[in-house]
Amino acid sequence: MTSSENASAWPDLKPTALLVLADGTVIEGFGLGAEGQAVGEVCFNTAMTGYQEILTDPSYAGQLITFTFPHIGNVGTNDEDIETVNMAATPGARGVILRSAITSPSNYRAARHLDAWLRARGIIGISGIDTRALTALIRTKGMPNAVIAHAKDGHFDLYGLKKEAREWPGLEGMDLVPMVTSSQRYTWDETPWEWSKGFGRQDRPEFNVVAVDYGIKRNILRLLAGEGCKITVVPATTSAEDILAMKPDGIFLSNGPGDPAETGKYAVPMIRKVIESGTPTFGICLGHQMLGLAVGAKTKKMHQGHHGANHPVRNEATGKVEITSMNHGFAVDETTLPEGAKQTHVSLFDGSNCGIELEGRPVFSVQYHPEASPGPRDSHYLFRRFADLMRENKQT
Ligand SMILES: NC(=O)CC[C@H](N)C(=O)O
Repeated sequence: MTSSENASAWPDLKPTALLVLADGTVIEGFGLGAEGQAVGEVCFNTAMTGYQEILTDPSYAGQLITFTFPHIGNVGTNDEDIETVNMAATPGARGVILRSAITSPSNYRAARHLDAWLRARGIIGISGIDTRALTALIRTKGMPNAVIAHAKDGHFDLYGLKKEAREWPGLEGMDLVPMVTSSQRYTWDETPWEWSKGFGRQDRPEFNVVAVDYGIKRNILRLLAGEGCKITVVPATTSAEDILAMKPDGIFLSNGPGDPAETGKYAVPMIRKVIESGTPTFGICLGHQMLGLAVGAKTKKMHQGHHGANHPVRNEATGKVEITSMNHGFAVDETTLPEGAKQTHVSLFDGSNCGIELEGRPVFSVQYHPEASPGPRDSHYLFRRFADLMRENKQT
């Protein structure tokens, strides 16, 4: 892929944005969203819907997303499809890379054009990119570090941009949780959205759950509330002693950005004590990876990662294939799972680990995002399973 190939499709238009890869490749395009520059790891996401949820998922901090689906922005944006809890302050993806310019939004829920919404959130975007070629490059070479620069006047410091892309240290070894975790405790009782009713409230909670916030998403909290939980969300560095002193019926370990081995330095000692206490525990994504580390397994960086809404995962207990939403660039190395940590789910794309359960303990986790998985709410059984474990544990 060369910049001339790309620019040749629009010979009369001056490029207003650049995508500069760490190997020095420069790809010209047209800026959208905020002006300025953003550095991060480029991953491709294959989801056909949900761009607003994806862009506001705190797990994407430190990443630039290229969507393989060409129609991004066509349903606009609204205030309901945001996943960060602190809507204004918490970063999600740093940048977005699109094939086509954003068309006028056409949807009854559209409140704002995606371009204006990106600008308001400080997200830098580039369109006019051959996203198929970029995806093919990621599939062969892995996820590159890169800078997206957007300047309306078309002036760029190419030397500086190449240097920044080359020198960015990369996600491996990076703890990004401090950027996204809540600094304070708060409670949550909003339940999932229902047709003609909107969001509800959990006013008769059966369980008290402590959710550790490594970059938690609203829809996870809603599904927990929908299963009868009153949730207290606590900052990522909260100690096991403080958590257990709250006498929770269950503990939830959230998704989040960055390298699990790095965040695990403070999270893993806490998770070990929580497991020892016998309290039912459920982890998603980063929470799953750190649970793996806590039982002695290792995590590894993936070549191209899994990012999309159509990832097939086999449930080892039933043999059924679940279609799941995923966004991860690290994985638990299944060959390092110790005895007593059973592999419950496996990716059908590459055989990587997608779920574990601890034998004899009410503890389980999954690599994918059940709250965002498509289809007839396939993966929501995991939230019910957590509720069942808490109910059983309360009775004994
Ligand atoms: N969605 C997540 O929680 C991502 C976990 C981790 N940051 C990864 O990229 O693998």
